[in-house]
Amino acid sequence: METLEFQSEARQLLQLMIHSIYSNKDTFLRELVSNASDALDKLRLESFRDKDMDVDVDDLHIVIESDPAARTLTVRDNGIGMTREDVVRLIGTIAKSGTAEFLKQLKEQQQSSSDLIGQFGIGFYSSFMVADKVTLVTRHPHAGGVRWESTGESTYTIEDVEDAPQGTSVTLHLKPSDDEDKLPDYTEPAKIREIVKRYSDFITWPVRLGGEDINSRKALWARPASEVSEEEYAEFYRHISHDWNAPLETIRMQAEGAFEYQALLFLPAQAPLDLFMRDSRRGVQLYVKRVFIMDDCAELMPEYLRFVKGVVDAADLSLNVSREILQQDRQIQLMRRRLVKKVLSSIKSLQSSRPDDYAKLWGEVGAALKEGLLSDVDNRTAILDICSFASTHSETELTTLASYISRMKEGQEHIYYMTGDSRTAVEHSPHMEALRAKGYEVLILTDPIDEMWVDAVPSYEEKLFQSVAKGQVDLETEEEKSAAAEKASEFADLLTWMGSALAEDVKEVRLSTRLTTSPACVVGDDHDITPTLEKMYKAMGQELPKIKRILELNPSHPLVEGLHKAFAGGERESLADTAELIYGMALLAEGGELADPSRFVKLVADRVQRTF
Ligand SMILES: Nc1ncnc2c1ncn2[C@@H]1O[C@H](COP(=O)(O)OP(=O)(O)OP(=O)(O)O)[C@@H](O)[C@H]1O
Repeated sequence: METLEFQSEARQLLQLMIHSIYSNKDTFLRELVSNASDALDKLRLESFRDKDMDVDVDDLHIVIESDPAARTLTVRDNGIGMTREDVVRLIGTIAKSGTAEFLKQLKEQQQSSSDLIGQFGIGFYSSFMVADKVTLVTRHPHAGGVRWESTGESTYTIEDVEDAPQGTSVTLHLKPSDDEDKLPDYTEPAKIREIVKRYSDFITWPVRLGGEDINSRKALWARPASEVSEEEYAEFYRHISHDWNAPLETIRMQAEGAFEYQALLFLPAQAPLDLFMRDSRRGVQLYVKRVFIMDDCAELMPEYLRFVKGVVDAADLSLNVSREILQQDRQIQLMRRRLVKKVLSSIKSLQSSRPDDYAKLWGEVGAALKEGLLSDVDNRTAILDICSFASTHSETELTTLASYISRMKEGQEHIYYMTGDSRTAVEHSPHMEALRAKGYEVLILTDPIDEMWVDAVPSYEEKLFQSVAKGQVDLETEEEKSAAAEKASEFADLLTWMGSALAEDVKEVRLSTRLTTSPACVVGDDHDITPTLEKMYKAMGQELPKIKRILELNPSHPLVEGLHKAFAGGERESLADTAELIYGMALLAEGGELADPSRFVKLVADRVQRTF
C-alpha cells in the first residue's frame, strides 16, 4: 500500500468540501451518478471502437447500496473504470483549467463561495461534504484492480487489489446525520430515491436501488415539450454543463425528413469559467438515437458559440461516426447552420421579450459572441443585430446598433466608434473632442476582440463604421472647409519642418479638425492598425514593423499658436524639443505609451525648471 499526497489545489478544494458552506449537500449523489453515467458511456463507446475488448456491455447500469448499520452508501457502476495511473491523475490532482483562478476568486469573496463552487463543479470531491472517509475500488478493462481511500485530509492511500469487478464503486462512510447542519440520513432508501428522481431521472442508464430501477431514463429531448418541466430541463442542463445554476434559456429544435434530428440547447446565466481559456470546454454533445457519442462536438457548434450547451440527437448517423466523418458530412454542415441560426434568433427574441435576461447574457458571453463577426461571415448581420455596445449616449446602458442608428443626427453617414483599453481612456481621448462638440454619439469599444472585428466589418444597415481615431473627420460646411484650407497654408512651413523633425515617429504632421481643447493628437490612416492592436500582437510574440501614425495639431490652441509664432521668428533648436514634447503629450492623452519615458520626463523637467 502506498500513501500519496494530494496536489495542493486538490487539497484546498477538499478542505472546502469538508468544511462545506454549500447548503445543498444532496448534490454529491448527483455528481457520483453523473460520473458513473459518463463511465458507462465511455465503456460502450470503447467497445464499439475496440472489437477485441473483452468486456460485457449487455447490462450496463448503476447500483446504489446503503447500509444503515455501517452508515455507508455505495455508488457502483460497471463502466470504463480507471487504471492506477488514472486514479492518481484524476482523483489526486485537479488538472481542470481555471482551478487557480477559481481558488483566487474564492479567497477574494468568501461571501458568495457557494455560487462559485457551483460554477466550478467539484465533482467527486463533493463526497467529502457528507462523508468522513471515501473508498473507491475500480478496474479498467486493460488493467488490474485498484483501491483508493482517503479521509480528505492531505493524503490518500492506494493499493492494487486482486478481485475488483469491472467498473468503479465509490463507498462513502457517512458523517452522522444532523438536522442542524442540514445533513439528512443518506442511507434511507426514500431519501436516495428522491434525490435520484430529482437530479438524475433522465440518465440513460438504469439506476438501481434494492433491485429496482428508480430513474425513468427518458431522454428529455425526445419527450413532447409540453411534458417537460423547467426543473427537469434545469437538472439536465446541470448534468451536461457542470454548471450548478439554472440555464437562462432553453432552446428546442426538431427536424423531420431525410435527415432527422432533435436538439436541446441551453444558454447559460453565467459564463463558464473557462470561456476564454482555449483548452477545456464542453459544448454540445452528439447522440445517435439516444446513445451518447461525443462531448464538445465542434462540428455542431462554432467556437464563438462555445457557451451554448446541450445535446443534438441525430437519427441517421452510424454509432461509429468519427470526427473525420462528421467534418465531411454535408448533412452535418446543414444541421450546424440551422443550429447556429436558431441560437442567434433565440438570442434576438430574448432581446425583445426579456431585455434584462438578454443584457445579463450579453454581459457574460458578449465578448465571445463578437468573435463570430470575424469567423462567421454568413451570419454577420444576425450577430450585429444582437450585439450591444457602450456608447457616449449613456454612462451605464449599452446600446444596440439599431438604436444608435435611430439616434443618428440628420446628415450623419457613419457609425462612429473608438477602441481603447477602457471607457475612461476612450472618453478622455482627444480624438473625441470634435465629435463631442458637434454632438455625435460614439460607440466605446473596449474588448480586445473589438480591435479585430472593426477592421473586418465595413457597415451595418448601409452605415459605414468609422473610427474617430482614424482618417480625417468630415467637415460639414463650405466655410469650415475654406477656413481650414487657409489655416493649412498659414501653417504649411511649420508642418513640413515638424514632419521632418519627428520623421522617426510620425509619417505626417497636419492640422486637425477634430480637436477643440487639446493641442494635439495622433491618428491613424484608415487602414493602419491601432496602438492597442499593435500591443496585442506584440503580447502574442509577433514582431511588427514600426507603425508611424499622423500627428494632428490644433491651430487654435495657445501652445500651437505660440509654436507657430516662435517658428516664424526663426527659432529652431529649442523647437525640436517642443515638437517632441507635443508628440509625447498626444500619445499620453490617448492612453498610449512613450517609446522613451525617461527622455520625455527630462524634457518636461527642463521646461518646468525654466518657469521658476
Ligand atoms: N465512476 C467513475 N468511473 C470512471 N472514471 C471516473 C469515475 N468517477 C470519476 N472518474 C474520473 O475522474 C475524473 C474526475 O472526476 P470529477 O467528478 O472530480 O470531475 P469531472 O466529472 O471530470 O468534472 P466535474 O468536476 O465538473 O464533475 C472524471 O473526469 C473521470 O475521468
